[in-house]
Amino acid sequence: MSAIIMSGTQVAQQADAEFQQRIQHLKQRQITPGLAVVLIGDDPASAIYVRNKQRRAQKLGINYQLHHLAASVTQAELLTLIQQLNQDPDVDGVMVQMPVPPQIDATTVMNTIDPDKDVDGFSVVNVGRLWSGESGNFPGTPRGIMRLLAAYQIHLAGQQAVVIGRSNIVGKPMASLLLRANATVTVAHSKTRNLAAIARQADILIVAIGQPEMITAQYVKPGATVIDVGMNHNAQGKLVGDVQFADVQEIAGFITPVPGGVGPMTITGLLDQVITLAEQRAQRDDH
Ligand SMILES: Nc1nc(=O)c2c([nH]1)NC[C@@H]1CN(c3ccc(C(=O)N[C@@H](CCC(=O)O)C(=O)O)cc3)C=[N+]21
Repeated sequence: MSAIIMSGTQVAQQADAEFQQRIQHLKQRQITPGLAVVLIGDDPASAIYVRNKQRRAQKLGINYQLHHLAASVTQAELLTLIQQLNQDPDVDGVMVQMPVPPQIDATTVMNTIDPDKDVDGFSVVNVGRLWSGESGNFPGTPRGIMRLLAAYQIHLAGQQAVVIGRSNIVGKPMASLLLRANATVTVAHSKTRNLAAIARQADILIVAIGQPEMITAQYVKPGATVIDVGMNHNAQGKLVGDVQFADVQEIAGFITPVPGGVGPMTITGLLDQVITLAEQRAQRDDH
């Protein structure tokens, strides 16, 4: 038996059709969703992600601004730009592409973005909102994964979910959203003992560890849903995930490919968040 492949590419396309309608409604009310992306330096991976975001955003008619700064930019210059974007009424969402160069303190940057424009949901205010069950801006990757799970009608309430990885941008917010959906959530990481045995308990296994093809069939319960957040280049320069796809797809019930799985859904999560912020602006304009 082999797994059903969860196509992020396809689900992202369906989401874009929904987004188009929401944007059309906004434009009837003279509002265009605005997204400002700040890219620092010339990291080639960041350039690819930013280009993908730009292509999708512009196709939907989102007002997309790219602020490409030199790798030598000072923290003060960056904070000044963020404050300008915070004040700009046409900008609904602001994000600074990670990673940032060493002279920049990422935490200060994330907490300088107005929490209600922080589309990435990386600021402490939005992290607090996420874990306390309030509404707010939440990170694109876990949001996109929740949409992908819903599209394939993966049942979450009462199910065992295991998240491998505890980063602030994927593992922790993923655990929180799964918990909010009433899953029973375990967060495992590089120091976890008996990782394979814990992973094998998962009905839903989310892998975000940054280790190329580490997760083999022995980590997976037959029939489980396996979500691969990894993006690594192997020795041959090929893009691979954290999951050994060929092996695991023999045993899993559902599995995401890399590329074409979580990557496009990350952008979907981000665009959904920007459009939601523009809808909130439209509501404020009504009052
Ligand atoms: N402030 C901030 N917010 C982010 O959301 C953020 C970030 N920084 N830094 C880096 C990560 C990574 N990320 C991806 C976006 C798109 C793809 C994507 O489009 N992937 C495609 C193609 C990948 C390729 O061809 O290399 C796919 O998986 O099919 C992947 C990864 C956003 N991130």
